Amino acid sequence: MAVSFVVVPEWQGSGSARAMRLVDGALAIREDLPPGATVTLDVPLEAGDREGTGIHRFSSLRLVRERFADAVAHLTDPVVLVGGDCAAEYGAVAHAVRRAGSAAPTIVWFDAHPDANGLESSPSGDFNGMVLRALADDGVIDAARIVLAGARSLDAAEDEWITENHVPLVRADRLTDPAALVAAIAATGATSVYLHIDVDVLDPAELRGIGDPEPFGVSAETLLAAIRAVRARFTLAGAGLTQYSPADEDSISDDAGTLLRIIGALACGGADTPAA
Ligand SMILES: NC(=[NH2+])NCCC[C@H](N)C(=O)O
Repeated sequence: MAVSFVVVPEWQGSGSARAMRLVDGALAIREDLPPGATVTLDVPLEAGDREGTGIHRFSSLRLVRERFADAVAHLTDPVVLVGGDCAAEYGAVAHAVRRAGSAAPTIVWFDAHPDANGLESSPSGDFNGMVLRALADDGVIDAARIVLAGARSLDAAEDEWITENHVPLVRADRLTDPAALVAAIAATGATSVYLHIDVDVLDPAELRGIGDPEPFGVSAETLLAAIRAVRARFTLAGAGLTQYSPADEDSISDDAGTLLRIIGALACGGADTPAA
């Protein structure tokens, strides 16, 4: 099955000191994508303001969401978002859900963080720590169709929300057994998946350009095997690769192979590919 890549060099969802590097990260990944299947969104560079929402830089996030919806409206293949920050997933997941119609996909969130803070509980006010919760609270997705994979940095309110909503969490050490993840997804009753990959699901030793590194993450091999196992079993509704934040050109060349393999695992093969 073919996919369309949409590059969204957004940083405004992140309050990290290295947030602007997310723009460089998205543009670096774009270098390896097929130009004919890739669209790059025009993202404002300025921070923007809260527009009374309490969310930092919300005006820019809103603008990107609107532009994203316009850019993907005519696309028929599943969209692979290349971020930018995790906040860009709001538009990408919304599009995948709309495209899937009545067969709602399960959202598989490969990320060191669950991004499940509400506005009141967010320690940062940055939307990249709220995006998954916002999708559920806004009714775009059902919390019963979320599986967290590799999360290991949870705020207290996120922990509560996960428990209250019975959101399954497959921890990093369990991801070495892809069958455990496949079983957790199958238990949600879905036949298709949206795969969100924040590069910080990886162990910091695996990639140089991780902006919010968290120890005890998964190896690249484990992540690739998990993605392939999920792709082999479920149809791809859409995917996102986010938060790549390279410090310099050297780290981009060191990281390129790993990123390309992740892109390949997301985009190629899978349950939806007819056997040759
Ligand atoms: N996708 C990320 N890098 N998220 C970081 C989130 C950090 C923290 N939990 C917050 O809500 O602000």
